[in-house]
Order: sequence, then C-alpha cells, then structure tokens
Amino acid sequence: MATRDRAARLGTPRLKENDAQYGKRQRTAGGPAARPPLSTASQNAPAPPPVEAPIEFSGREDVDALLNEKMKGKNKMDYKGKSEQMIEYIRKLRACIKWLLDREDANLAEIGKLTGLIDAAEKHHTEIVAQLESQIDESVATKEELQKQYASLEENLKKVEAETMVLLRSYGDEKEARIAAESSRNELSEELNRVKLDQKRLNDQIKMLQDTNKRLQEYNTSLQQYNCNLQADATKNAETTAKLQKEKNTMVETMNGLKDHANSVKMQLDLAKSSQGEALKQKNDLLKEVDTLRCELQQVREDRDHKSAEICSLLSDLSAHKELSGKTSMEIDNILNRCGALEETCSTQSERIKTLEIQLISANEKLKRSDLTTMETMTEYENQKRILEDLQLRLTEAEQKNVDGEKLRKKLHNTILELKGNIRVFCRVRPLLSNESGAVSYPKSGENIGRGVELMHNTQAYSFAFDKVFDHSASQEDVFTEISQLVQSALDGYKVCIFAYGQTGSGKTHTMMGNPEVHDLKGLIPRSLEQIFQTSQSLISQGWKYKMQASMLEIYNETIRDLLATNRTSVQDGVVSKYNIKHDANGNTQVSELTVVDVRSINEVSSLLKRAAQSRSVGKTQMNEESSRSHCVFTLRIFGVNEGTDQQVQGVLNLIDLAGSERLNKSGVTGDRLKETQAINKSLSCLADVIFSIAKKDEHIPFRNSKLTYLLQPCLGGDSKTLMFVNLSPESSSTSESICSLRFAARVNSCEIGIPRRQTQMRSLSQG
Ligand SMILES: Nc1ncnc2c1ncn2[C@@H]1O[C@H](COP(=O)(O)OP(=O)(O)OP(=O)(O)O)[C@@H](O)[C@H]1O
Repeated sequence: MATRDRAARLGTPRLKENDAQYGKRQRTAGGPAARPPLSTASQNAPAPPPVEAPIEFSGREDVDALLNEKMKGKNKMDYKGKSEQMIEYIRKLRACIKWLLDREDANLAEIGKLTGLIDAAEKHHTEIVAQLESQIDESVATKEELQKQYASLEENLKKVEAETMVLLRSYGDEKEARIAAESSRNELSEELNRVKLDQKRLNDQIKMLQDTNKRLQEYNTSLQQYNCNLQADATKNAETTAKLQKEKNTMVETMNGLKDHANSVKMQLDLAKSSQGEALKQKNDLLKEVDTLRCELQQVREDRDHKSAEICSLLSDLSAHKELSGKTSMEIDNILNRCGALEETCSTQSERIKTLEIQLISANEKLKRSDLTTMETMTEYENQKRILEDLQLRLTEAEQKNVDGEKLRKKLHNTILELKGNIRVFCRVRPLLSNESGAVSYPKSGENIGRGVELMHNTQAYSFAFDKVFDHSASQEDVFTEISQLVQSALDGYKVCIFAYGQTGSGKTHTMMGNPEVHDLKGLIPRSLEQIFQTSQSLISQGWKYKMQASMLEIYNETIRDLLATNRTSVQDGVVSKYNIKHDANGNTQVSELTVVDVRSINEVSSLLKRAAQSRSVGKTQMNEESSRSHCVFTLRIFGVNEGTDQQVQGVLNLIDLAGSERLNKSGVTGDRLKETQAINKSLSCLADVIFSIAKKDEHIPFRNSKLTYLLQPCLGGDSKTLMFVNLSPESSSTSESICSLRFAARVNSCEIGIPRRQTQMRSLSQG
C-alpha cells in the first residue's frame, strides 16, 4: 500500500511536473540567458524591468569580484533594495555565465586549434625524425659496412704482409741456405780438386815407386847373378886351390924344386885371397845394400799400402762428396725451384697488395665521402634537432597553455556546476537479452539526441531527458569518460557522490562495479580508483601528497555490515549497535568500528574490492538470479597536502550501488524476501524524501529516516557534487517499472540541492 502511495507520488501525476522540469532543463542547456530567474519575487514584480546596461567582463578579476560581491541593503529590513540587488546580481551572474561559456567555447576552440597544430607539428616532427633516423641509419649502416670492409681489407693486408714477411724471411733463409750450400759446394769442389791433385800426385808416386821397385828388383836380380857368378868363381877358385894344392904338392915336391914357383904361386894365392876378401866385402856390402833396399822396398810397400788405403778413403770420401754434392745439387735445384715459386708468389702477392692498396685507397675515398655525407647528415640532423627543440619548446608552451586552459576549464566547469547547484542525472539502458523484446527508443533528431529516452506503455509515449543518456551500445569506458571530471573533483577537495538507481537486473552493479578483472568490463568504481591513483601520482611533481582511506559497507534490512571486516563472524552476526553513524562539524562522516583501510596503490584497492565482493550478501528473487538485495557503499577519503603552498584538501568519493527498486507485486516475494524488499523500498523512498525536501528548502530534512540517507547526509546536504545513474531494463515487461524509475530520476534532476563547496584550507590554520 505504502509502495503504491509512493509510486503515485513519484509516478503518473508527476508527468506534467516532469515535462515542466524537462522544459526547464532544455532552457538551462540553451544558456544562462534562457534560464528563468531563480527568484520568484522578480517574476511577481509589477514594475517593468529597467533597461539593462550590458555587462562586460574583461577577465577573472571581474568574475572573482562578482563572486565576492555581497548583498547589502540600506538596513536590515530593506528587502526591496536587497531583492533589487539580488536581481542585479543574478543578471550579472547570467552575463558572467554567458561570458564564461563563451570563454570556454573560445578556449575549447583554441585548445582544438592548438591540439591540431601540436598534432601537425608532432606528425611533421615524427616524419622528419623518421627520415633523419632512416638517413642516419643508412649512413651508419654504410659507414659500418665500409668500416667492416676497411677492417677486413686491413686484416687481409696485415695477413698478406705477414705472409709476405714469412715468405721473405723464408726466402732469406733459403737464400742463406743456398749461399751456404753454394759455398760448401765450392769448398767441396776445391777439396775434390785438391783430392784429385793428391790422387794424381800419389798415382805419380806409386808409379815412381813401382818403377823404383822394378829397378830394385832388376838390381837384385843382377846382384843375385853377380853372387852366383862369385860363388861359381869361388868354386872355381876352390878347384883351382885344390889343383894348386895338388900342383903345390907336386910342386912342393917339386917345391923344392919349384920353390920359386911356389912363392910365385903363393903370391898368386895371396893375391887371389885378397881379391876373394874384397869380393866377400863387396858381397857383404851388396847384401847390406840389398837389406837396405829390402827395407826401403818394405817401406815403399808400406807407404804404398798406406797411400792405397788413403787413396781408398779419399776415393770413398770422394764418392761421399760426390753423393753429397749430388744431394746438395738436388737440394739446390729444389731450393731454386722453391725460390722460383716463392718469387712467383711474391710477385702475385705484390700484385694482390697493389690491388688491395688500390681497393684501400678507393675504400678510404668512399669512407671520406661517407664521412662527408655523415657530416652533412649530422649538420642536417643538428638543424632538424634545433627545429625539433624549437617545436618541442613550442609544444611545451602549447602544453602549458593547454594545462592552463584545462585548469581554467576545470575551474569554469566547477563554477558552472556550483552555479547550477542541482543533482545531475545520467540514464543508462542495458542491452536486451536474447529472449527479450525492447520497448525503449531514443530521439533521432532535435535537441535531445544523446540526452533523451522514449518508452511506449499502453499505447502512450513517455519521453524523458537527462544530462546524458547512454544507450545499450555504450561501453564501460564511454560511461566513465563522462564522469571522470566529477571523480577528479574528489582529488580537488570536493565531496562526490555517485549512485546507481534502478530496478533489479537493470545494470546497476554492472555500471558501478562491472567485472574489475576484465579491462573492458571494469565499472565506475575500479576505473575511478585507477584514475585517482594515476592523477595523484602525476600531481606529486606539483608538490601534492595524498593519503587515501577506503571503507566499504552494505546496508541490508537497515543493518550496516562491514564488507572489509576480516573477522567473518562479526560480519555475519551483523551486530546493529556496533556501527553508529556520526557526522562532525566539518561534515565528515564516521561509522564506529567500521574497517577503514589505508590504500597506497590500485592493487591494494583491487584486493579490497575482491574481499568486499565475497562478503556481499546476495539474495535470490524471481527477477534476477544473483540480485543484490542491499545498498553497497564504497567510500574513499582523500587527504591532500601541497608541500609547496601548504594548501590542504579533503575530498570524499562515495560510489553507491543501490538495491533493486522493483515494486513488491512484480518481484512476487514473501516472507524474509518481502521484509527485505520493504526495507529496500523504504530506504529508497527515504532517499527521494530527502532529495525533494532539500529541493523544497524544507526546514527539516529527514536524513535520519534511513541508514542510507543518514550515512550520505554530508553528500546530499548541498555542498557535494552528486550524480545519479538511473539504470533501465529495456524489455517491454519492465516498462512500467522503468517509467517509475525515470519519473523519480527526472524529479531528482530538477532539484537544486545547493552549491558544491571545495574543502580546502591552509596547513598552518588547520594545525593552529
Ligand atoms: N550495459 C550492459 N552491458 C552488458 N551487460 C549488462 C549491462 N548492464 C547489465 N548487464 C548484464 O545484465 C545483468 C544484470 O545486471 P546487474 O547485476 O548489474 O543488475 P543490477 O541492477 O545490479 O541488479 P540487482 O539490483 O539485482 O543488483 C548482468 O548479467 C549484467 O552483466
């Protein structure tokens, strides 16, 4: 019954209101001039509006001056004066917004132009660098090749020189050996000649000795003959003596008679005796002479033998010498042959050396030419480098301009958001499943392209427009790109709150968490954390140091559960009194005993997300097999200090996956699940009550009516940047549920809940 009441409150009767708000949104998008004045007093004023003088803005100072302008009446009760000032102030603000939008457009155009220039310069630069690099590579390759050739030629030359040296040395050795052999041959020839002369002399001597021997033999024969003759004479003389004796006897007989005769005969005997003595003497002398001659002969024979032996040895020496000289001549011939071959090799090597030298000269010339080309290329490279440096300088300047432009754009974005002051709403429609038929379409023309969504229900068409509508084809990255600036604000010290609202199975969890493990399926939570960590890293160079603390809880049946608690029993026990929500004066929220983890890297956050996903309670309904029946709140607190400027910022990023918003009759649940759905509906209805109450500027905002609204009080209370995703299921059976969600979203979108404020202060102040 209560749900029907709420549906009636948020549903059909509000269609007109929504259309009115839709018209208001269109006018807002058309520029500040089209936006109706905020104060109703000005609409009701009877007097015609005074002729307005055009307001000019020349720069930031004018905007700052306008922003710092204070409303002052003549006195406390001078409401008219104050309201006129207010009207004037609003007029100036409109002019300022227009001026800021113009400037933003101009800046965007300038950024576009600069980006184009940078792109062209980068392209040109890349082309030149590529050309130069290829030229340098070519010349380096040529140089290397020539150097290699040069080195190989030098090596060859060295080898050839070494070979030539070896050959020359061996040639010298051979020459020396040849000279030595020739001198030894000459010596041997001389010795041979000498030996031949000796031989000749010895032959002459032998011949002479043989002659002497022959003569001595003849002399010996003649002496033997003479001796025989003497012996024959001696025999004859003995016969004569005997005859004479006989005759003596005869004579003795006749001696007496023949004494004279005897004496004369005696005298003849003595004479014969002395001639015999002489002959004996002669014989002895001759014998002695024969002995001497024999000795001499012996001597001559010995000499002859000795000389013969000498001749034999000389002959053997001669034959050895002859052999040696034959060998030596052969060796000499060999050596001469080798000498010839070596001379031939030498001449070939000389020719090769000459060719190599010619090649070397041409290689040197080539090297010189390539050196020259390299020098030219280097000069060209230096020129291009200078151009490049110039371009890089210009690029840096352009980048700096870009950064400045970005800063200004960010500031303007924040200013516009601050001036707008309402909750932004994005709509996302999930793709159809295979067995579903669709009932959602999108405007194909007009202002609402990309912002509008249309539904057919009971032959009636419903159209809605939001800040952005993502159709079924939008990727996780497309969605994140749109909210990345908002996430960035958390680092700048804003409280940021992004929540996903929609019926069960409409894609809330897919949008908020997705699949953190798969790059393309990562949802807003992992992508936001990645961006925050990356940006915080890049801001280190500007003196910023950040500390981040994460917590994650779910609200199930109005009970808080700590999803990061390591003690699982305490999580499942879910002791209600344990987690009390408190807000301090600075609008910071604390949940007692909730696990708050210091995170220093994206990896740490990833593991936390995994831990939380495991802890999350998942129920079953008829609509979605894994429908999450709790609100899941991820909170990242960011504390930033700038060491250079002593500036401190404190931002909060709340990413909330709300429980499914389906109505009871559709989910068809009973028992525990009914209680669950009632609790969900209650907290979502409380969320709507809070938002509308803020929009109506009620004195009492019912934050405490549910745990969710109380927890998010600082983020809903006006000084935060809030974005709501309304997720839709496109199938026709969900149309009525989708229309409810869209009506709620359109109403939220029209609410002005306040101006977001950046939480920033100086360190000394906070410390003091
Ligand atoms: N944009 C999308 N692209 C592809 N698949 C999607 C998309 N949105 C949702 N889905 C798929 O639809 C199914 C339901 O989505 P999801 O669980 O995110 O719904 P939910 O609104 O979170 O449901 P519950 O309220 O029960 O938690 C999932 O299988 C999810 O992967």
